Amino acid sequence: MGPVSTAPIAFLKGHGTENDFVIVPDPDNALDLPAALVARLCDRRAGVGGDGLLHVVRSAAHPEARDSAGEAEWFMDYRNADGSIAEMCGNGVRVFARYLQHAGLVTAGDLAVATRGGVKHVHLAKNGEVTVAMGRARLPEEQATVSVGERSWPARNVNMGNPHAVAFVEDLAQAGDLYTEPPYSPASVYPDGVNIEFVVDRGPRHVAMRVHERGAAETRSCGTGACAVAVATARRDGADPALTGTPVTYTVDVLGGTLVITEHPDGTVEMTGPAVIVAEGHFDPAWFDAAAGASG
Ligand SMILES: N[C@@H](CCC[C@H](N)C(=O)O)C(=O)O
Repeated sequence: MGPVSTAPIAFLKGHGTENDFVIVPDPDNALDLPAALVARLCDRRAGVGGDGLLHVVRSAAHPEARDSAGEAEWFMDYRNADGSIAEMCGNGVRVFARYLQHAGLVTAGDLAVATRGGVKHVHLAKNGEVTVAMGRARLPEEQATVSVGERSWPARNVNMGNPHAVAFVEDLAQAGDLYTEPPYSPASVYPDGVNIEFVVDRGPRHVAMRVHERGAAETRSCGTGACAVAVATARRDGADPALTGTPVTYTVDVLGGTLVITEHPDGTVEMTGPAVIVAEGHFDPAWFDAAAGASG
């Protein structure tokens, strides 16, 4: 075992509609967080546990965010539970903003957060809800087919900064146990992997979804996934706001709660939902050093 860290490293635990995260504040980007260490920290039995990790870094201190430092003081360096890097996390960015507020680094109101998917403008409302301007969805032409067992469905390709395949099913149970990633083809549609959403109707402008997240398996919510689902459902319903000139709002039920998604006529998408800090503490220095040593 290497030398024990001198200063204990802080972490928090938070969630947004039960999409849960290990939060690691590291303003100066001093920590080395290789994929294997992130996977250890997100491990639900041997680590703290989470669907992903929010590495909180000042934009000026991170090579991927330096250019955004004038617009957004903080960078969400998002990692999936398996340690892989993702462009964006919709629930994560709400929880990230809640952390900044909890730590006294921002007050309720408006702030900007840099992400690999661009700068996101966030509103921390007094009622505890958080709204994020998620930017425009892209709808690439290439489509894929998603399968579970013997059943296959066409999947709408929606990019919210990260890739999504949205399949409309009759019953969410058709998604199966989602322990493993449902196969999709052709694989060339998603060269970097994909998040897969299964969707059913619940009522007018109201749907429910389950998701298999790239780099994490089934999670109880996915914010970018809920946005992709709202956009795909609007196209299916013939309610494209760019054509009608009217914003369209969908309520999207996830296993861990509800998200409200609005697409505007200019194509921008807004997401509103909760963000909660659950706990805070420090990693045991010896445990952290051993985990870091085993991952190095
Ligand atoms: N849970 C997230 C999405 C996290 C990233 C995703 N697994 C990916 O690899 O793209 C959300 O709330 O958007």
